[in-house]
Amino acid sequence: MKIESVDVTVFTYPTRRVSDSAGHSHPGPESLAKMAMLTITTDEGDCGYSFAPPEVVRPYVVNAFFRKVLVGQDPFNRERIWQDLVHWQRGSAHQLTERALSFVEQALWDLIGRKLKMPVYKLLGGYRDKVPAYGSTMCGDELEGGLSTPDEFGQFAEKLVARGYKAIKLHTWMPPVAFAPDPKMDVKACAAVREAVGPDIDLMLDGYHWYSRSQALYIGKELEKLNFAWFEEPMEEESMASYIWLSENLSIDVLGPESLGGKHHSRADWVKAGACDILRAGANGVGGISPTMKVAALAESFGMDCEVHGNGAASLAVVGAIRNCRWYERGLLHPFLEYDEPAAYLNSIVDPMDADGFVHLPQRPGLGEDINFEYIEINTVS
Ligand SMILES: O=C(O)[C@H](O)[C@@H](O)[C@@H](O)C(=O)NO
Ligand SMILES: [Mg+2]
Repeated sequence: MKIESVDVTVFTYPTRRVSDSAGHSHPGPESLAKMAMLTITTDEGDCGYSFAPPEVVRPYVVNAFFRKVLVGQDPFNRERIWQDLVHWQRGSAHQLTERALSFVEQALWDLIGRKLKMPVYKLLGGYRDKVPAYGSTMCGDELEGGLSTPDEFGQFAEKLVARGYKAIKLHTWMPPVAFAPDPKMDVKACAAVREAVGPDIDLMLDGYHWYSRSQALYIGKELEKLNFAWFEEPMEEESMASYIWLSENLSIDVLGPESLGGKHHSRADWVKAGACDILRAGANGVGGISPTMKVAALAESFGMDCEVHGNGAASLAVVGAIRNCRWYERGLLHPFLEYDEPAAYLNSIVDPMDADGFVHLPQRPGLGEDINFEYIEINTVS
């Protein structure tokens, strides 16, 4: 079997998620957005799919890298294809991004799973068929009744617990919010949530990513008093020395790196240097499902957890495949948005959660996305 083509279909769909000037998503008026569906097809007619922002898998990336490396290859030679693409990254002038690499690798995994009529999480290891989820909030905002005050975070947290979540992660306020960044406001939101949900719900903070060491230390010490489970990305992750210092000065678990490049290589350095207590990796951030599994194995070798970054089919497949990840990150959530409502191009969401806070792994072959191909065809724009 050989890969015959790699194609991208761009289509429109309605959304009520808007991005702010820092790239963080918030609720907003309904608008028409564009999504790309990446399709890998073999000479036997098998297909694998993934969804990506159109600019990430734009024609230049598909022609200069994806087609050049994949066409003519056996799709089961996934690791060899991935390694070949990684070698192209160095000379790509940063045009072949980790996210682009991730999306084509996810489509390969989807193709393999569909061919074998197996869910990808079982091909990866099949550790469990359901995983506990934490509710991961959107970043704070200035929307009345949204996430604009500590009390509104507390009220939303109560609703999340009533929905079944046994853990909640706050993303607090960041610029362009007028008063952000504000360590004291972050702590007030965390205190309001702890007050609202009581002592038995795990709580985590993922706040402004560029605090100073002293600001991060202040917040971390306050989180210890509130018995938070982990403290995430409070400083620039390019400064591993800052995280070594913070981890040495806090008892709360420091988790990372999330947004740092370097795949499993940089994460090995963080472990060796003692820069974190819990490792982090997500398919989109480290170039795919396979490198995320490599980070999870690295963490396990050092007796550490690897908390997988982000929601979606690829993250869920990894969380279902491994033991050393406590939670599936379900989000991002907001009082004004209904997370359980599928996007127009999907018939159902990939991560339904029961009343006890468990997400059940999809049993459909491949990554498990329930794709509405008819909707995509009708709304295709290129
Ligand atoms: O920083 C962001 O863009 C968001 O916070 C996003 O990465 C979110 O998924 C996150 O940080 N999760 O941990
Ligand atoms: Mg994060």
